[in-house]
Amino acid sequence: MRAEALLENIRFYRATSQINNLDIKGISMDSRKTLPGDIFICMKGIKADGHEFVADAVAKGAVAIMAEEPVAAPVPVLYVNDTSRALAMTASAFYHFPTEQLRLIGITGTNGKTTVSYLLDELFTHHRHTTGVIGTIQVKIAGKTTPVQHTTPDSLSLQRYFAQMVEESVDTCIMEVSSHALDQGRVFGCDFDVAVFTNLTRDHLDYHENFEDYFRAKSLLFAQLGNGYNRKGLKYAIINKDATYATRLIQSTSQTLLTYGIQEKADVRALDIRCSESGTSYLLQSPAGDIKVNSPLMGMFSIYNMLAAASVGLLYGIPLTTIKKSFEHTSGVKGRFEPVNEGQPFGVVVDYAHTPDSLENVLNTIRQFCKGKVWVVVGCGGDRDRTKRPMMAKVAVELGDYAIFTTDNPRTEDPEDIFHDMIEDISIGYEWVPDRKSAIQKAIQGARKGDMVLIAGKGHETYQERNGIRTHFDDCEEARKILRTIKET
Ligand SMILES: CC(=O)N[C@H]1[C@@H](OP(=O)(O)OP(=O)(O)OC[C@H]2O[C@@H](n3ccc(=O)[nH]c3=O)[C@H](O)[C@@H]2O)O[C@H](CO)[C@@H](O)[C@@H]1O[C@H](C)C(=O)N[C@@H](C)C(=O)N[C@H](CCC(=O)O)C(=O)O
Ligand SMILES: Nc1ncnc2c1ncn2[C@@H]1O[C@H](COP(=O)(O)OP(=O)(O)OP(=O)(O)O)[C@@H](O)[C@H]1O
Ligand SMILES: N[C@H](CCC[C@H](N)C(=O)O)C(=O)O
Ligand SMILES: [Mg+2]
Repeated sequence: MRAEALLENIRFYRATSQINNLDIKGISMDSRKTLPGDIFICMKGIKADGHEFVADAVAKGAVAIMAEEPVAAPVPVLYVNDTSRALAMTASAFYHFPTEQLRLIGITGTNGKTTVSYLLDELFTHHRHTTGVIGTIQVKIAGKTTPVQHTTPDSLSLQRYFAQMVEESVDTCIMEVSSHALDQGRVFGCDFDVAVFTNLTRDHLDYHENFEDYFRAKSLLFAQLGNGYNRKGLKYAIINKDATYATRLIQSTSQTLLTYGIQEKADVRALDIRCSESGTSYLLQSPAGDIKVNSPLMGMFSIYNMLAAASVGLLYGIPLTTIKKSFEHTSGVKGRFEPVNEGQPFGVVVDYAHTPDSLENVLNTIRQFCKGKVWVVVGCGGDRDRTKRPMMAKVAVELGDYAIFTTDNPRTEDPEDIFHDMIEDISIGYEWVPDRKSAIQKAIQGARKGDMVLIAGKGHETYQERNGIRTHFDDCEEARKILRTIKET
């Protein structure tokens, strides 16, 4: 691609030499992966600074450099004020602005992003759309899946996925937008049509300076929507009115607004709520009319997720009857309140709760119908927010009858240190079984008729990560194996 075309949306830059006829074959943000003909864009990271790898990139064949700090290079250098944003815009141009050809729905918030994405995936599919999904579990393009490392990929990979979606005739892309991604400008080149805010509770205070900064990052998604509309039509902000910070977000949002909620008076609301061990039922009240929903999804938090998905569906004219049908026949999301059943006389549930709020929600849900004891197997991830560790442990001990603390993904931390952070505010009601398999075994072997075992924190994950090495580990698989051995003996 000619350099001018690539730089179409970056109006202000200073080039060290003439670039008009320069042919750029690709974009690289990592000198280790640079190919001949690439433009290398220097990104300032947390561990490293891309500006230090210019020589490496040139040695690999980079024909131009984009930087925000002075660098020495034998090829043209383009100086911009912010390489993250410039990378996002360049990547979008390189792939011919794919999000202009997609209906793009971005979901942000501490909890519920993945769940709402898959509810929307099912809903739009029922309504005969071809969908794409980008998020924590995988990237899914017209039914074909690709594994991922991040909830929201870097801007270069992201634009490539969008381009694949356009190629596969996807019309609706649903994506999770993490606060890291917003803060690092990974989604800057995206033309969102709808932004959804699920909630804001404790997480990621290792990365964000404080809660205010975490909120600021989340609110960028709404700032980026712009106000009014473009050629794709109206832009919408969908906000959970019951969530902390909802009022501030509503006040600072200039797009057309649709709110949902249960406690507060919202546009899309659930009334006459009933939660049982077989799911939830409620009256879905909306500007398009009211309809009764009986869903297999468990707990109040699932109703919030359905309200978010219903709100998006309604914006695009999906009939209430289709929304009802979709929620009533949902297959649920992998690792989210996923039952493991081998005919045992007690319940086993695997859930991705890895924040204090999600653990509290899931345990409150279990408490509502469990007639026996509630066993909780949980740990906290390493190299992540330490402030949530004692909070999660406290929730486990207070809402469970017996907590077995274990290893999650220790990453580069010592599991014993993580455990000590967890038990900071508690002294009884738990046991420490560092090996996750043994912890699951202990809970399952201890459970009696009518009890419930919650295995929390890892949900769909199929690995445990220690010091950069991932080994296979799957909570559902382990629980199933143990249940089968019990059955045979
Ligand atoms: C905190 C964070 O987000 N870090 C991300 C960030 O890493 P970094 O800033 O440390 O990058 P770096 O390693 O310092 O490198 C800086 C630049 O130099 C380049 N470089 C580096 C070395 C070299 O030899 N040559 C070279 O060119 C790198 O390619 C990069 O462009 O940029 C990297 C490249 O894109 C990411 O892989 C990395 O994600 C790390 C692995 C990560 O764990 N991120 C998590 C926390 C995250 O983003 N999570 C959110 C979801 C959380 C949630 O929803 O709960 C997510 O969206 O997944
Ligand atoms: N609306 C909600 N409110 C609070 N907790 C929720 C909600 N939805 C799901 N949860 C809980 O949070 C866990 C994670 O849900 P989900 O994966 O949908 O969230 P996420 O926002 O995508 O998380 P992540 O940031 O890790 O990608 C679930 O397993 C459940 O325990
Ligand atoms: N997206 C989250 C997932 C946490 C899941 C938990 N199992 C852990 O590893 O801490 C993060 O990267 O912080
Ligand atoms: Mg997610």
